[in-house]
Amino acid sequence: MATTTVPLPLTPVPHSLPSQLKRIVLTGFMGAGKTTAGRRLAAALHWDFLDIDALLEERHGSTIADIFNTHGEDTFRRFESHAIAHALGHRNTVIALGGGAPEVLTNRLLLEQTPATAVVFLDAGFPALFDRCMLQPDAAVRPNLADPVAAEARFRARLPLYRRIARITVATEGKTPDETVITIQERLQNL
Ligand SMILES: Nc1ncnc2c1ncn2[C@@H]1O[C@H](COP(=O)(O)OP(=O)(O)O)[C@@H](O)[C@H]1O
Ligand SMILES: O=C(O)C1=C[C@@H](OP(=O)(O)O)[C@@H](O)[C@H](O)C1
Ligand SMILES: [Mg+2]
Repeated sequence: MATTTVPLPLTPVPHSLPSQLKRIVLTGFMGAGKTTAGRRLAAALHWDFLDIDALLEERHGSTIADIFNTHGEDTFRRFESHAIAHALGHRNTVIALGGGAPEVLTNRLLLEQTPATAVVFLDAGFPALFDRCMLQPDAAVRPNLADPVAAEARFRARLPLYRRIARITVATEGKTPDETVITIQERLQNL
C-alpha cells in the first residue's frame, strides 16, 4: 500500500527575529531589568546570555563592589570595556550591560560599530528604578547607588546616552519582567 508522508507541524515560534540579527544588547540604569529580562529573553530565544558584571566578577574573582573598592571606578570602566568588546564577538547572544557602560565613549563606539546588533533601552523613572534595586533581596552591592542624590544626578546625565545608543526603547514601568521580555520581542520583530 502506498504511504504518504505527512510533514510534521513546525513548533510555533511566537516571535521570530529578523534573520540578520545576531546580538541583542540591553542598556538602561541600575534596576532597569537588564540582567533579569536579559536572562529570560535569552532563554525564550534559545540564545546565550552574557551579563557584563557577571563576566567581570568571574574574570577577577571578586565582586563588583570589591573591584570598585580595590581599583576605583576608572579602572572598573576599563575592565568593563574589555568585557564588552569580548561579549560583542559572540553571536546569538543577549548581552546585559552594566548601567554605567554608555558613559564611556569607547563602549558607545563599540556598540555602534558592531554589525547585526540591536541595542534596547529599558526605560523607567528614577524612583521606580531605585525602589526595584532596594527590593532586590540578593542583589550585588551597587556602589553607585550608595548615595541616592548622586545616583539621581547620574541617572539624569545618562538618560540622553541611553537614548542615543538604543535602536529600541521599551517602557518597563507597570510591567512584569516577563511582559518586558514579550515587548522586547515584539519590538525587535518590527525592526
Ligand atoms: N518590568 C520589569 N522588567 C524587568 N525587571 C523588573 C521589572 N519590574 C520589576 N523588575 C525587577 O527589577 C529588578 C531589576 O534588577 P536587575 O535585573 O538586576 O536590573 P539591572 O541589571 O538593570 O540593574 C529585578 O528584581 C526585577 O524582578
Ligand atoms: O550604573 C552603574 O554605574 C553600575 C551598574 C551596575 O550594573 P547594573 O546596572 O546591572 O546594576 C554595575 O555595573 C556597577 O555597580 C556600576
Ligand atoms: Mg545587571
